[in-house]
Amino acid sequence: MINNKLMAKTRNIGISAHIDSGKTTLTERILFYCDMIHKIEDVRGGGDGAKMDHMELEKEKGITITSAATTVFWKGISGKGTTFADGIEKDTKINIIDTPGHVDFTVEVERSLRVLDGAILVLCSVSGVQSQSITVDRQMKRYNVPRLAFLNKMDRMGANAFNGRDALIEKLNHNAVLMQHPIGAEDGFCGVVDLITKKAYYFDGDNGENIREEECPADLADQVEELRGTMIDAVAEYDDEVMEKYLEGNEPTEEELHKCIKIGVQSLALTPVYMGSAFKNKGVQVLLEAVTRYLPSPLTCAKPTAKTSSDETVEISPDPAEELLAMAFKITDEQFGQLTYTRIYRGTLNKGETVFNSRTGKKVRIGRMVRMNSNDRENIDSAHAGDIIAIVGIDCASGDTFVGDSDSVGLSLEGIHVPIPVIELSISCKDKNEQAKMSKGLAKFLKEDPTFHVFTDEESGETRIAGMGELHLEIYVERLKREFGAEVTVGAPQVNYRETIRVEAPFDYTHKKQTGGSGQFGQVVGVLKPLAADRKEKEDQVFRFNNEIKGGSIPNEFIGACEKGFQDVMDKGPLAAFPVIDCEIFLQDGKYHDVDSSDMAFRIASRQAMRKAINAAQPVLMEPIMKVEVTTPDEYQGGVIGDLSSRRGMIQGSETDPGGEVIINAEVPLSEMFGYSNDLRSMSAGKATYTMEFSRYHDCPSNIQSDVMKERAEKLANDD
Ligand SMILES: Nc1nc2c(ncn2[C@@H]2O[C@H](COP(=O)(O)OP(=O)(O)OP(=O)(O)O)[C@@H](O)[C@H]2O)c(=O)[nH]1
Repeated sequence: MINNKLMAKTRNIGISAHIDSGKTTLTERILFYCDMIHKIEDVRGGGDGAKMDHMELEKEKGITITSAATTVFWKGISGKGTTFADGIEKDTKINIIDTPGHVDFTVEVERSLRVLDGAILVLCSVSGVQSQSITVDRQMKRYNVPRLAFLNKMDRMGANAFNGRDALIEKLNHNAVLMQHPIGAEDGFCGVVDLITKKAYYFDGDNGENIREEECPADLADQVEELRGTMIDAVAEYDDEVMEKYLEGNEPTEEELHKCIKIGVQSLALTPVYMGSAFKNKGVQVLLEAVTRYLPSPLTCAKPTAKTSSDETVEISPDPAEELLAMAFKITDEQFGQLTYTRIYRGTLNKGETVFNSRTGKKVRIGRMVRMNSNDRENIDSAHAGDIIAIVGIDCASGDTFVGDSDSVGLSLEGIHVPIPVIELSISCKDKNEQAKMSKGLAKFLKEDPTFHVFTDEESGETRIAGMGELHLEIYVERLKREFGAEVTVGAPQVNYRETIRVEAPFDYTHKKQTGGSGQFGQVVGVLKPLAADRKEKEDQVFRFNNEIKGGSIPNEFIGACEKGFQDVMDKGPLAAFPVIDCEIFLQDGKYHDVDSSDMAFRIASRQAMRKAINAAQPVLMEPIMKVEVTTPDEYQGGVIGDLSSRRGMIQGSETDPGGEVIINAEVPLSEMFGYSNDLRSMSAGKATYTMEFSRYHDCPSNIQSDVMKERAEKLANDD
């Protein structure tokens, strides 16, 4: 019972947004108002820098690269207890994950959304919905995360809460409803009127810590009344009783409105919109009240699911008394060993206990557990369902599931959606000593980040790293130098092309060998087809195998070997040895031999059949196409568009935001985007910025295809 009460007072939230919208600043303010820090520092300021950006590199680049979990306790707006009539819980425990905004680190966002029950979508009230807002919104939808919107930077020139709300409606299709009316605008923005209570809130003191509650300013009364009507119209419908009453002419009470909003938010049908200026310390505490009121607790959030080893889906109820089920969602390395951020979904985790890693089956002893406050940590003895904590000094990979009982090994909390890497480069060191340092670093990064890949090129023997973009890899190369002292040399970044087929091709291949001893025999017959669009359910679905063998013409025991054989060839396509994607095999017939058939024989037969079939199925080379959004002052618009076009870019549209900046959207092949940050900087006197993310693979123009094939052939010849 006690635990249930604790759980009802827990909120696991993420703060997601487009780059530079002010997530870190907002998180800092939340820490401050919850007494977790005693001084506010500007994110870009000197001194120690903002607390949430704990890595040196983040401070330097002014962006958040890794997300940090932080626990805060919110005492309510008065700081003493409840201010509102319906009694906000006094100390709500809010676990916050500060998520990174740069698209190259999008897996960090995905991971945090996986373990969160609610989120604050931060938008800049000048720029509104930007490209990354769309991405994080899509991610939130994928994980069914209910959200509140916060229009930050209300103090900036051109800030407009109504435009912000409209952008949420038009661009993100949200049922976005303003919950506040701004008081003053831009420089003069000084507070908000709460549309439920019609009270005005001002944020006094050096850091906005003294909240002054007053009557609504008389000159705003009409607008507030009108906006309040719109709000009630929109929210009343979430509760039948309230709606009925309202239709009969009775205005809902405050309590009833809260109830309706809560239902709307938690059913993902409603996005209440708040506003403020994190930087100028306005509006943050009121947002926290909304978090505690409307976002779900681990008890009321959508039930998480797990997969059993036989691929069945089971629902998890967050009972602290049941067997432990927890997921490691982020790993970092510290001086004293690995720090594993963990969400507990069920059961209770106690210090000194032994649990099991469900993926490896290995025992894991929990020596030390901590609650994180950015970089400070508090030792704790136990944590229960619904909580987010960090375990010190255990060995596991990000995404691993922990279970309490060895019988449950194999159970897995659904994995994280991992986007495919689109860029790679070679990396080398001058001697063995450096090599050892580099390997240590790379092994660490691999554990931390599923979008980071390391592999050895079979032909050249060189080490290559692959990831989500130039900046992504640049950061790791820099970290190798700084954190591991490895002096590495990197090659030019290269595009990760893909190969696919355009038409069907039948196959019929017999592998037969009869040289002394036992022979080898296997025949496979069927057809290779391009994977139909409607079957590419998942973005990473690249190969499907359909066993249509009837009457045992290939015995069941060999089918697995056949599948492996077909799949082997997918790693290297016939054109330029890039992975093949979007193929489907239908294995329809074959022959076997009682004595000479073996797994090996069928695997070889399938490999050969696949090679021939791909060649006959019009293979083509595909290149990654990136979604690019450039924000630039008007005067550079022509230059930027001309340059994007010369990079084979397709301009999809441009618009001017209320701040007077032009936002250009385009799709550009990744191969044309290398070095773009420097080029854009010099083109716009450093004033334009851009974001880029993977959109899709598309056929290369034939001249590019021949260039890539020629390059590959030359490389192979050189390696020989
Ligand atoms: N005028 C104004 N500036 C703000 C406000 N909030 C943040 N900023 C500024 O906007 C810039 C970006 O703020 P951050 O908090 O680093 O933004 P972020 O979203 O965490 O950035 P990334 O982690 O890089 O995505 C900084 O220079 C902040 O000082 C605000 O309310 N008003």
